[in-house]
Amino acid sequence: MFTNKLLTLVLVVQPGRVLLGMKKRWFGAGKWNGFGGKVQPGETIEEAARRLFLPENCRRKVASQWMHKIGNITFEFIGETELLDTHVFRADNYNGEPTESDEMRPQWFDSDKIPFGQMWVDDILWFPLMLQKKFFGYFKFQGHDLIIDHKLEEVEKL
Ligand SMILES: CNc1cc(N2CCOCC2)nc(N)n1
Repeated sequence: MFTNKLLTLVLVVQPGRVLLGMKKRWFGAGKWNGFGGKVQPGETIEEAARRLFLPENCRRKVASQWMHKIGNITFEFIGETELLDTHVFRADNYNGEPTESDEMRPQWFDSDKIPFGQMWVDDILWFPLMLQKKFFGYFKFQGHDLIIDHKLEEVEKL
């Protein structure tokens, strides 16, 4: 009874700082988040993560192992039959200058000043795991601001 929508989320975590983007429209607008979106038919999850994070002009310059998978979070919203199957990557070697798009306004944040008050309420729960290991998460939302159930576990292998 549930359908699965494949999504990507890329975070750049460097010593002392994390790159986030302010989502300017559509789902999650007004929140800081990693960079990502929908996986298109015919592309792998990794290809989608690269396409959605790297601008066209620097995609070919960047080797594929440049980002690595660190998490998989499934989001369920009560009353909706589509699960958001979100694949989370870290791209720590990113050394570009992030540019604003019509989707996202990028900004670097000190690791100890992540704006969790302006992010999805699940982020404060899994961000700490992201810094250490790999993780599986499941969050059941009532609306967009209330988590009524969740599971979160660190794993050695995804
Ligand atoms: C519901 N809580 C969410 C959703 C989300 N998304 C970004 C990727 O695409 C699917 C939605 N990202 C975070 N951090 N938390």
